[in-house]
Amino acid sequence: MGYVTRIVIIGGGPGGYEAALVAAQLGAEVTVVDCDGLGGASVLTDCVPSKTLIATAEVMTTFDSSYEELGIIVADDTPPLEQAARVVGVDLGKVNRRVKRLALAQSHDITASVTRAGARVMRGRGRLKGQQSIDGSRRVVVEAADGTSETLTADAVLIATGAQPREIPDALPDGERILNWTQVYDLDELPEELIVVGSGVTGAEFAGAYQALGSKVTLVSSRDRVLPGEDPDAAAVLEDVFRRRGMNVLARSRAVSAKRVPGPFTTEGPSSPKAGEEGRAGDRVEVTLADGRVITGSHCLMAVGAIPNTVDMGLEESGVKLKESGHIWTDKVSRTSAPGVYAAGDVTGIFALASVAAMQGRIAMYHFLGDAVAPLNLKTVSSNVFTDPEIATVGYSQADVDSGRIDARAVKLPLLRNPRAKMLGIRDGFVKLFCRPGTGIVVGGVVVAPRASELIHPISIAVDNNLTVEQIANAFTVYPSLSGSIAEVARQLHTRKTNAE
Ligand SMILES: Cc1cc2nc3c(=O)[nH]c(=O)nc-3n(C[C@H](O)[C@H](O)[C@H](O)COP(=O)(O)OP(=O)(O)OC[C@H]3O[C@@H](n4cnc5c(N)ncnc54)[C@H](O)[C@@H]3O)c2cc1C
Ligand SMILES: NC(=O)c1ccc[n+]([C@@H]2O[C@H](COP(=O)([O-])OP(=O)(O)OC[C@H]3O[C@@H](n4cnc5c(N)ncnc54)[C@H](O)[C@@H]3O)[C@@H](O)[C@H]2O)c1
Repeated sequence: MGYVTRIVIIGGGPGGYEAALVAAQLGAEVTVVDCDGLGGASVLTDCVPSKTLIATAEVMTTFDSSYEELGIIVADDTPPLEQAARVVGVDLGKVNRRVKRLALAQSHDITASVTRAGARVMRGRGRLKGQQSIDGSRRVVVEAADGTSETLTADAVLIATGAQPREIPDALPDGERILNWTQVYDLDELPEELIVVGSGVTGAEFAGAYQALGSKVTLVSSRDRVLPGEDPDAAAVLEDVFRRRGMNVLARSRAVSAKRVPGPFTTEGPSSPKAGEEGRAGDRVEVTLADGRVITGSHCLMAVGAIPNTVDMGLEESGVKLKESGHIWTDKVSRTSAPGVYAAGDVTGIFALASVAAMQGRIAMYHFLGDAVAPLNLKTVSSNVFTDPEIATVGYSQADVDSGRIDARAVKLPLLRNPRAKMLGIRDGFVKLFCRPGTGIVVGGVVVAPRASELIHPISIAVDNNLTVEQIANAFTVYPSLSGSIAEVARQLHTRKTNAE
């Protein structure tokens, strides 16, 4: 029997389990070590649970925002808004039980397929031990929850340990009123008044979702606008929608502390219980901003970013170089600075997406096991912010165009003009395409629309395959359809020689 290559993967999120599937398929002997369960944070606490919660929020928003215009009668004798509030309500306990059930089921499915592929799954905390041995192998120590440990020997190790919520020392989550995004699924009742700290993708998604579910939401944004990393036109649309729906969006407001305080909660101002009112310890939350303002609510969700899981993993002792941020340095084929050690996913800090983590993990295995491999290309990544409307992007961005990083023409077409959008009562959103001036090759795009995550795919195919605006314009679209706007923008770019907007 020939030699079988041994692979140990630490971390069973998309970076880890996708790598395991590929390596097992290529004939390696694979062990995946995870301390929480396969699927990782992506499946158990982050991506899957949040999108499942948002699925309920989406139904609520669709109903709330369009039932009247579309001629749906809720009841006869009360004003429309009151009708909506009464007819459409949410049982958060039930929603969260569904969320957890779905996440666990998906984790089991992934475990089953990884096991079926022939990989060994170990529950425990893994860490690298020492430098590469003389024969080129690496050692990984796995500690189980019961205190037992096992040392594995591998020809290559993949680190895919992900990240965890960043904490602010004076705003530590207590799991009841001050929460991080992994803890919200333990709530049985809808927060009456939720303060979301941080307006990155996580903060914006939860703020939008809880508002749709019925909470009164304040979004604390340390920057000028929500979603500072996204297309500015898209962020402006979303911020406008948030405000119109009654969200209190506080720009340039950095939170310095969040504390539970006694007493009934008020929406603004000093927080001590009023005379005659009974205060109960910890039934309100006070968030203090850097400029001294204090906002109060019933709950607070901290969404101030994530830190990589690189501590106590024997990385530096094993020659794995870390960046200043604590993330693992990797090259475009997922190699770290230590021979025989690869890294994938959020632990590398490259692009915190499940799809990118999976791609980095697969690339690592293709590379080590000698299969054909294309280096990671971030210019074709598509991503989506699951708000209402959704914001989907692919390829080069407006910031790349504005900074001169790429020479591209852009056209933006509001969805308002789209016949299907009119029929559906959709007012907010647009399609934007970027193409090379001479050739018309599509290099990027943004879609702001309900289910933009589905609409971005043709643009993604165009970017990936160097298709031109003519090719997009000439492909049939269904009439009437939202994707008709993608063809329409392409037609405009075909004829226009200068930036239209
Ligand atoms: C709220 C939220 C929503 C998101 N939504 C989306 C989305 O819709 N789409 C999208 O593409 N991305 C989304 N993301 C990002 C996505 O979740 C991450 O990019 C993805 O989880 C990264 O996968 P990973 O494999 O690097 O690690 P993870 O999914 O973080 O998994 C790492 C695993 O390793 C385990 N681990 C850690 N240390 C050790 C150790 N020493 N030994 C053994 N096991 C260990 C962890 O417990 C975990 O199980 C979201 C993120 C957040 C926070
Ligand atoms: N739909 C998706 O694909 C999805 C969803 C959620 C997260 N993610 C990924 O996860 C990564 C992390 O996103 P994130 O939103 O969790 O983190 P982030 O770091 O992108 O955003 C955190 C925000 O909080 C702000 N902030 C920090 N401290 C603050 C304070 N004290 N007061 C007020 N604001 C403060 C920061 O300025 C920043 O804008 C992103 O790269 C994103 O791609 C993806």
